[in-house]
Amino acid sequence: TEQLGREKRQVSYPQIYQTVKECIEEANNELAIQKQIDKYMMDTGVDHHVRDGGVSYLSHLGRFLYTKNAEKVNTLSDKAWVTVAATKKLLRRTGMTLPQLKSHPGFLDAWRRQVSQSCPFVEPRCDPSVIYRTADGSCNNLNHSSVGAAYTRQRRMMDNSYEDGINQPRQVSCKGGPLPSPRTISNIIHKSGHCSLPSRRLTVLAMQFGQFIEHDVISTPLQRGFNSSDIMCCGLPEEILKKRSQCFPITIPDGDPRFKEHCMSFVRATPGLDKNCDMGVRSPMNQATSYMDGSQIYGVDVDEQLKLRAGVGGLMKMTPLGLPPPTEDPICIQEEPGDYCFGTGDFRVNHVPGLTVMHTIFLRQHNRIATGLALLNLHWDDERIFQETRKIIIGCLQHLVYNSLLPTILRNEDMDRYGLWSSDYGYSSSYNPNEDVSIMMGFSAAAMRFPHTRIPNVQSMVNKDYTVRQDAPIFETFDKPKFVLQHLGKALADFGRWLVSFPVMEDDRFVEDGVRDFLFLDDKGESFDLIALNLQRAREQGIPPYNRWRRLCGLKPALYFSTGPGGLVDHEPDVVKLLSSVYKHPDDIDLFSGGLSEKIPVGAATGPTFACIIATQFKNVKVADRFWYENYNPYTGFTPNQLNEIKKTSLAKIMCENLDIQYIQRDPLSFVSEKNPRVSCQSLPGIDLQYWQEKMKG
Ligand code: HEM
Ligand SMILES: [Ca+2]
Repeated sequence: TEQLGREKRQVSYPQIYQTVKECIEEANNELAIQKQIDKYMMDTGVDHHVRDGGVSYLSHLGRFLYTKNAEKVNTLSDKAWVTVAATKKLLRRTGMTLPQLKSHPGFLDAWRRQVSQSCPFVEPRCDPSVIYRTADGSCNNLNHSSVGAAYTRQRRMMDNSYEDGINQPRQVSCKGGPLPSPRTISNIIHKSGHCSLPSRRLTVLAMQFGQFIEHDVISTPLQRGFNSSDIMCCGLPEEILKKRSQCFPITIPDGDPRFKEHCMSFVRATPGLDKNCDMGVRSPMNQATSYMDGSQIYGVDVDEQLKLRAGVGGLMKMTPLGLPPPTEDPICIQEEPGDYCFGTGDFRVNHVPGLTVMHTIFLRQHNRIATGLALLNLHWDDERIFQETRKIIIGCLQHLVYNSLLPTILRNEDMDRYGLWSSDYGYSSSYNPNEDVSIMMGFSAAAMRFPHTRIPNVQSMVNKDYTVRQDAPIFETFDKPKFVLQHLGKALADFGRWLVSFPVMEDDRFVEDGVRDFLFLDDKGESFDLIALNLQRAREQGIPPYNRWRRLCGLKPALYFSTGPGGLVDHEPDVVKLLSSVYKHPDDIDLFSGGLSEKIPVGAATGPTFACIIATQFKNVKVADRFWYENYNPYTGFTPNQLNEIKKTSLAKIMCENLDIQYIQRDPLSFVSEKNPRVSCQSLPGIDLQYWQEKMKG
């Protein structure tokens, strides 16, 4: 093989073809062996399937990073896995670099003949005259029809930081030796202790609405074992662990105050497939559509949409109590008689009661609007009402995110600079088909996880007069629909009132124990550390560390552990000390920890590095969307009057209309104050649907 490397220009095509063939065969064999191990792990009870009544911490995480459409995901990811493994083998055997390999006509041809021909990815063909969004986000960009579609890959903004440049997680310090354990970093930089403070500005809704929105654009599935079971990565014999390429367990240091074992299970994300099945590096799949298109409400393909629709009057399925309908998928824990798992466009609806509230509000809003449209347009059929209602809901979501939620995260200057505000009235054209909407990995695995610092330990059920009825620690509520099903579903509004009347935790580097020590706590007392998962996730995906994102964002990278010039200029001196006690060099600092521990300017929720990543992503989600609600287009857009109605929408009114609430502050993301008084629901403007009445022709 060394000879082949040196004489690569002389080798004949048949030899090249043979080399490619062998690499692919070896990769396929490795995958087959891995599947045998998976079966063995299932048979011996190491792995578990949620369907077998799993209530362990592992199955909680399995439900959160679930596989939406197992068959589809497995087909794509098996092929992706083989593609990546074969690429790596080819590089080793030829001694070439990836760019050399990809531009070598012989190798390219041999690869395409053997791999691309059987590529399971189908590039959708688009009909430009269709006036509504597709369910899966394809054909939004008519030049690149699959960009931003569900089940495509997440986006890399720069060269990866894998150990081998292809798929091996980042784990070695730039100075040699292992990187610090994510759990150590979590303990030293992010443990809340006595420093945990509630926000003086924002309500829990600012956290919960954020998660709901984030689920519109990101859903990364975990790799699965036999029959889609949850993989266990701790307690395995060394030689088996080596062969389970899905595993990348977190090492827990000696003397950890919470975890006695030295291993926290960690499963890698499912690799996504290049649309041509070309050679390349591993990148995770995104099961959600990258567009802000309500995919967490409506699902990501037509079949899923049809399952969620009532089939009449443009309505979505809803129970008589006005709750999301049941699903057969075992994505929750049923404890009481009558409990059932909620089914919506995103399986994470069952995660915590607050998130179920968000899903329910928008489901009810859909059905309210559909009912209104049906009365105004008796000649419209189910499909027409559904699509028009969906378009309105998506318009409202976009308006709320860019004009209410993002201003609680980004400074006004950044809102201006990235062009994120909507115009007060009428159209605004920002569409740019050359921008790529795809979710960037630095956003999904790090920056957009900053609200993990906002998560409070306790959730409360609040009475109509805003007094507390009952508290529930967060770890008791994970995946348990019983909380919102109490009192014939009336408890839902109790959680809704909690969202708008209680503070989130302060935006700082400290994270509450409820998720840092006790995430998904189970009956056996086992749990995860969310922050350790975040850090390991980014390393697993080969996401470049903090300094490289600083450079990408035009910010100064740190050369030394100091706060002076050339140092960590956006950190406080005490934090720099802590960082230097865990990391050997500033180039090692993980993006999540480096970003979350930056000083936060007035009017922002994060330091400049996360602000840059978050603003860039939301800018792309806006300008790359052909169906952006403010775009002028006589076929796909709103009329001027309709658009101005959409721009009247407010979270306050939507909460009022869809929960048992009589009074609410004008901006429920912020606390009641003199500037933000609690007002009666009736006094708030809503959408006037008369502008959707279709004038009969003639
Ligand atoms: C209810 C409180 C929350 C809990 C318990 C929670 C828990 C989790 C867990 C377990 C993961 C997967 C970790 C892994 O990679 O292994 C995750 C991912 C994530 N979280 Fe949270 N989270 C919460 C709230 C939020 C909020 C409020 C936001 C943002 C507004 C957020 C943003 C994210 C993002 C962007 C991901 C990546 C998702 C993906 O790639 O599929 N989370 N969270
Ligand atoms: Ca979406």
